[in-house]
Amino acid sequence: MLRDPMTTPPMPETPAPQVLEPKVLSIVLAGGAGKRLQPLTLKQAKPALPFIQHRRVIDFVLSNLWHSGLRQLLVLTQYKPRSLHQHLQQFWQPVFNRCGFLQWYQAPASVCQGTAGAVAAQLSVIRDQRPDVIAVLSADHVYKMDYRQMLAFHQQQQVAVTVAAIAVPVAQARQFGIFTVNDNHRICGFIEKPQGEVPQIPGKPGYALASMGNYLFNASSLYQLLDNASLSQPVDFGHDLLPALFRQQQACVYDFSNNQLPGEQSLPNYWRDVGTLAAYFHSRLDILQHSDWLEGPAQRWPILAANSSALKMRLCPRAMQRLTLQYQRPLYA
Ligand SMILES: Nc1ncnc2c1ncn2[C@@H]1O[C@H](COP(=O)(O)OP(=O)(O)O[C@H]2O[C@H](CO)[C@@H](O)[C@H](O)[C@H]2O)[C@@H](O)[C@H]1O
Repeated sequence: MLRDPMTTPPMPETPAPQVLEPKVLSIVLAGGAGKRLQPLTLKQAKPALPFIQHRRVIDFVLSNLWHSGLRQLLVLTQYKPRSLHQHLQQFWQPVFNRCGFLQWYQAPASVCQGTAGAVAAQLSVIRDQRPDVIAVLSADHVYKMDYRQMLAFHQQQQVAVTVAAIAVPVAQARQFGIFTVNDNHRICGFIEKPQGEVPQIPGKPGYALASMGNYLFNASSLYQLLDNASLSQPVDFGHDLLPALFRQQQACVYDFSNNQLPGEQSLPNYWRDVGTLAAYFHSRLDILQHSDWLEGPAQRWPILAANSSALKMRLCPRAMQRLTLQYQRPLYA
């Protein structure tokens, strides 16, 4: 018997299985004093330093967040933040506020909180957002990264925290937190800025596995960590909080070399912490030689830039030239 389509009630549709995206709140750490970058940081914070072609150092992490679709973020500032705030207000806030938000919080210059202490100070603002996952990212790194891939990995691993990591030459290892991991990517050892012997990557002699200082926390784990921390003195993620999680095998590493970006990348998986004068100038030279990596008609993961008139480069050009020449030798020589 034929049924009249006008009268027969439609079959209820089987609901499509829903993959619930976790709600991610990103926290960009932009408050450090940048002592190792003096004299460049005498007047302004490290993340506000001009880098290349109208870009400031902080534009890397913010572009990555934008392209990764993580558009709810807090920027924590402290040291000489005037030009940084101006840049955020003039360029980035209108961008993120289109479909998310960007807010910044300035800690008083007189307090010394450490990285985790700075996050703890904003805990009520963070909790108000009810995130599932909290991304804690440094503002002084030059790199491109799709954080969604790290997030997918973090969800799969079901750990309290996932830390992005990269292989660095052992000669550089002192500047970083160095991991040892088991076959399941779980962290089983960690030394923050080792002064003695450096654990090398099995099968990759001469290299150590370094923390990139980028963390994805389950929100509840981060709250617990911060609730248990004694905040009467400066508390750092690397020095103070993370080792406990590592000991409980509640942390894993995300290998940055697995991060794939769309389109052609002339510097694949490039990452530099530009926290020292040498690293800052070497990285500028690297990028100058691959300026198509930043932008260009074919670039599908460009590092976004404010127009030049909005950016007041406050560095003396002659000082820049002198320092560029001074640091013109390979970083990893
Ligand atoms: N009170 C504060 N408020 C807001 N922001 C603040 C802050 N104190 C510092 N910051 C910012 O947080 C970021 C990281 O801080 P640090 O420079 O202290 O860590 P460092 O780079 O030495 O080590 C870390 O990053 C390297 C990778 O670069 C890892 O290897 C290592 O394990 C890890 O501890 C920087 O962007 C800095 O400006």
